[in-house]
Amino acid sequence: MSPVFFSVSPPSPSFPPQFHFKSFKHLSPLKTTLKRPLFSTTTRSSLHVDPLESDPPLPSYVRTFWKWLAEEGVVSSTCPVRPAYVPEGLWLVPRRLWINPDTVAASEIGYLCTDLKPWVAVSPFLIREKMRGNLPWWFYIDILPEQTDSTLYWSEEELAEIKGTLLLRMTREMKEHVESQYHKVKEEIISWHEQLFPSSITLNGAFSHLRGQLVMLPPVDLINHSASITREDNAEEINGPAGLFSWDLLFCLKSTMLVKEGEQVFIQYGLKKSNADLAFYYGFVEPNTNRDSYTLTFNISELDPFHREKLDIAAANDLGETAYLDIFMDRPLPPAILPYLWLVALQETDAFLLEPVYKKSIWKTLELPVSHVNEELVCKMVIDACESALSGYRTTVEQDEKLIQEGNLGYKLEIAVRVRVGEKRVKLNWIKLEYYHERRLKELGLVGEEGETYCQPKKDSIPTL
Ligand SMILES: C[S@@+](CC[C@H](N)C(=O)[O-])C[C@H]1O[C@@H](n2cnc3c(N)ncnc32)[C@H](O)[C@@H]1O
Repeated sequence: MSPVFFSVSPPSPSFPPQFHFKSFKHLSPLKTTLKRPLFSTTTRSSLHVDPLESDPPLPSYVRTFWKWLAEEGVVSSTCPVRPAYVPEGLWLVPRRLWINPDTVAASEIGYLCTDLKPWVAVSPFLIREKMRGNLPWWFYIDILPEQTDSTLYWSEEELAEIKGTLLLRMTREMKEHVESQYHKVKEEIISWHEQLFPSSITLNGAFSHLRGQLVMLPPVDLINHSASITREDNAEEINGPAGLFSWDLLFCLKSTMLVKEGEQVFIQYGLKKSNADLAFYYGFVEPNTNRDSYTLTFNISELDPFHREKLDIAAANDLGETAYLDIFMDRPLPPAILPYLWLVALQETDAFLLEPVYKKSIWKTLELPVSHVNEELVCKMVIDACESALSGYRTTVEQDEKLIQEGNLGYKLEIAVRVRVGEKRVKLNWIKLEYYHERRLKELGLVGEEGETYCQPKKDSIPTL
């Protein structure tokens, strides 16, 4: 099949309807169709149209940004892609335009940022470049919004709507963390607000998954998310021509779906992200319940007589003294969750399993409840943890569902209600599950017909040691 050529056109001024590029205006995923493309495709035949021509006209900073991209060769009239499921390359950004911890380290303030976390270190760099009007990134930094809808920017009144949620805890902890980190570079920073601004942009726009390293890329990190994109392999690093005579590492953005002329190019921001994550990093949520999640925290107590043995087993399975286990609605449980819970709850009667002779097989054994006592303790732990967390919310699931049904909540309140109801649904689901543990015990052969219990599963369900 012959290749189709298309280029990426600049953001449409009418997307979103009142287009303010600086305010990171959203296209709500709560609505089924997204109205106007931010980045769309055009075929070669439509290239005679000036991509910067639009009605109403593009704001001057967007025009300037786009011209800069053209000068840098990032935006060109042709971007060859294959008309296949995965186009070969949609957008190429040479390394000289990436902003990552190496960029910061090589800058004048690099020495100040050595101890900062990568995503925090990029922030003072952006602020400094913006203040000094430094090229080459100034055009890019100039179009970055001063705020997003991330919970990091919510007022106290707005945050009160997520009382009791993990999202509130994440938000507060992140603010405190950023504040303490910035202490070290405060000379470079003017105000707290400005400190927070680029941090959240960094969280927001970075393609941090490449080589596990944070990187901001003008302009590909301005691409919107769509729930209908179910693949995350949207980027890779390749070697290629990065100028007239130069060859360099290029960031290559791919569309994981066939993009037709004029359609908006989307990516998936993260299939594993919960609604709380989406609200925290990007300031939006999705209505589907499989983004409902809650993180259960369990801990091997220091007072546990088998503390050391249990820690060794946890460590051998990449877990620690405390485990944070994300549970999603309508998704399978994380594989480590049950063995970890059963390990935490393991008591004297089953302690023989902790002996060195069972070391190799213990994790496999813990895939099933080891005894009735153990199973009961796990159920109690989970129910107590869920019930106590449920008491921290201001509203019930029913009240929240009614609010969603009635509609007209306003953007941030809708985010708040969806996140808090999601967490509650997950916890209630767990409590329900745990109340059925007797049935599970029977299924696993741990309870006999007369109600008698066995320390190990009967018959073929006995795990091999
Ligand atoms: C990486 S930026 C994308 C560019 C952004 N739309 C803009 O105009 O600058 C991420 C931000 O875009 C918005 N966004 C992206 N995809 C979205 C979606 N599906 N629904 C709502 N907002 C979205 C959110 O405000 C998010 O914080």
